[in-house]
Amino acid sequence: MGQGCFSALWRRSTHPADPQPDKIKDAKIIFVVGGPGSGKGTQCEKVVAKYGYTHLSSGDLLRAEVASGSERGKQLQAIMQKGELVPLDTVLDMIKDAMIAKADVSKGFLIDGYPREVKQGEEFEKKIGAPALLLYVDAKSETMVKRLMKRGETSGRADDNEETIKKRLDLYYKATEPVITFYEGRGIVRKINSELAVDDVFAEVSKAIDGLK
Ligand SMILES: Nc1ccn([C@@H]2O[C@H](COP(=O)(O)OP(=O)(O)OP(=O)(O)O)[C@@H](O)[C@H]2O)c(=O)n1
Ligand SMILES: Nc1nc2c(ncn2[C@@H]2O[C@H](COP(=O)(O)OP(=O)(O)O)[C@@H](O)[C@H]2O)c(=O)[nH]1
Ligand SMILES: [Mg+2]
Repeated sequence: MGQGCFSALWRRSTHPADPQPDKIKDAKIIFVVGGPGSGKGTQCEKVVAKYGYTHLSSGDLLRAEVASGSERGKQLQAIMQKGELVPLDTVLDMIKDAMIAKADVSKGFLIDGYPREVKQGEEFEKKIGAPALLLYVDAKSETMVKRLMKRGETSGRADDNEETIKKRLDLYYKATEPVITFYEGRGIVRKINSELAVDDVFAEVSKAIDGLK
């Protein structure tokens, strides 16, 4: 028995009132991976409207914690403002709690902006389950920078500025692209050309999701 199984049993026996992760064991999971500003959030919204999936953006979950003004939120804000990755367990616990909360009503989950590094994917699979599909939302770095600078005019996001964008891109190429290679080995990656108009990108996304059944 692996350590993950043991800790699940341990949780069950010591915290009987906890919501159980069993509820999400058989859920359909889609990882949505791509650089900052590639259009992940835009496409996820359209998937929610068409397919009734639940959209969980790891960045949005973290920003909600920051907005709450909690002590933990303040620590997260400092990390995110620098374009660095927050500790793995923090993000994973947030995603897991959000999945459990929606398990009864969800047709499936879009996990947007996660995993950011191979280790995050491995831990997700240990604690939650395996993805059925990885949507790789691909745009050129010039395109991403342009979109983020534009988004920064209205987003109010502390990390949508030139200096942090550069750091986020560097980290994406260094830490996140290997995630795509990792899952390519399993044959679940669908590469989506996100240089097109939003609806044309969505046509590609739809094809990938329709191919799941
Ligand atoms: N799994 C994750 C997701 C997000 N973050 C932190 O949250 C910030 C913002 O995340 P996100 O909204 O996903 O940002 P990007 O993908 O860079 O941008 P976008 O909203 O454009 O997708 C990241 O830079 C990082 O500091 C993290 O550490 N780990
Ligand atoms: N032209 C064009 N712009 C897009 C497309 N997708 C997203 N955008 C814009 O690019 C910016 C970043 O998109 P967002 O969905 O927030 O990307 P994310 O960072 O990957 O979640 C937003 O301002 C979008 O309006 C697309 O397919 N084409
Ligand atoms: Mg986003």
